[in-house]
Amino acid sequence: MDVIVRPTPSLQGEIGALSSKNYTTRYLLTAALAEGQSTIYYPAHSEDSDAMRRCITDLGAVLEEDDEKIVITGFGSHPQAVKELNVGNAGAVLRFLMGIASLCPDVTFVNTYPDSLGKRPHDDLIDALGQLGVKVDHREGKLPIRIQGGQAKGGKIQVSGSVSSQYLSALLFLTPLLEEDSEIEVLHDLKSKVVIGQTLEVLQEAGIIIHASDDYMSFRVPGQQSYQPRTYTVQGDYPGSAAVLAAAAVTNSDVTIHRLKEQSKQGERAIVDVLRMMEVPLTHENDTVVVKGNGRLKAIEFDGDAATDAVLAMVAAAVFAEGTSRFYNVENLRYKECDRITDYLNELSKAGARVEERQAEIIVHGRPEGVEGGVEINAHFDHRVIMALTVVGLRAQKPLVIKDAHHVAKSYPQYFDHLTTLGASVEWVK
Ligand SMILES: O=C(O)C1=C[C@@H](OP(=O)(O)O)[C@@H](O)[C@H](O)C1
Ligand SMILES: C=C(OP(=O)(O)O)C(=O)O
Repeated sequence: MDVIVRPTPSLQGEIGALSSKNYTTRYLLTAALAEGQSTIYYPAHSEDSDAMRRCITDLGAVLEEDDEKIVITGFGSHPQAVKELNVGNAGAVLRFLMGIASLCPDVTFVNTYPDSLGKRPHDDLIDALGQLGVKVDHREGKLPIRIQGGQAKGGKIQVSGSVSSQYLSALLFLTPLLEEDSEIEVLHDLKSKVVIGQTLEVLQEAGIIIHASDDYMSFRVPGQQSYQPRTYTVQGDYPGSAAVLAAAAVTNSDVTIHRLKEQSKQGERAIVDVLRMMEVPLTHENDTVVVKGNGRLKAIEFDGDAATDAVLAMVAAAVFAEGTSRFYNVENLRYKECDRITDYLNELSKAGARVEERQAEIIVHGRPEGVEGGVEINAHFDHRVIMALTVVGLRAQKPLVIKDAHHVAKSYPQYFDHLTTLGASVEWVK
């Protein structure tokens, strides 16, 4: 399914933020790893969160869901033997479950998105699991991946953090369940470090003890712990909301988004500060962000690693700013659903934006006068490319057609409905 995005000068109205993807995947997992019943209020509904629902069910958890909550009876530290798991296109779900699969005799993660997740690397996690004695068969570090576990005991593990924080999160979910204590040392850099704060927060809520160094580069994890059944409430999602906020920033707007916690550990809440630095009129009080955009923005420089999943939305706003913006320290955007530097900038250029790439940087020469539009955009299987190009389309001179825009459902199935509620001219076409 494609979407036509037509020029829309103004946006107005109120929406509730979608539920956080990262907290939903984590709570589903910790509930499954607990013995007994956990309840999660307001879990996200999207392809990625559904992938976690499907896989924990296959591993033996029992799920009952209504409009408000999901009640999960977990399998504790004994997932049932399953031959295959299908994580769809969800990177975090795959990596977290590769860790948990170490408790299973023989599981194969199948490759259902060869052109997206099928191209992403998992070598650093495969190497770390190997140090625990887990046998992993793979295709040069990529899917399909077969894990023959059962023998991991804990001990010393080294893992690189230079490509993704998800490998470290996977080890933090697994090691508390092992017989012996573990010491995890992170090698090189740790990218998306703020996300580890979300993992540790959820583990603590689940009753798990982890001793972390202040810089998150080393961890001591006591073994033989058990996840406790809990009641969790999922907060609103900043990465998805970042695109709506960027849309409000580039138009004449009066847009309110509720359910965005000011004290959240989501790094992407930086979208609010970034738009403020760009001189977009906004307030953030009582978990509510109100943007009263006038279409005028100033260029900025920003360390994108602090807000990985909001960078594309920030770049889309910068396309219309006065001056040159620079988003640096973003190399790991290359290892996402697509290469979010080369592929994304190609699509932005087609739409008329003036952008330049470096290995780890995105440079945007702003065009306050607007961009031409009038072209077809390749979504590259990437929900965040789809959301960000929509922002650009709203302020283009001619409509943009975003091909295969249904992939937005990876994290934010109601994105175009929310934009329509705010008055955007967007239309699904076959
Ligand atoms: O742990 C998580 O839930 C995630 C970590 C981040 O990935 P990286 O650590 O690979 O940057 C983020 O981009 C992804 O959307 C979700
Ligand atoms: C990169 C993302 O997700 P994942 O790594 O979980 O596929 C994302 O949601 O932008």
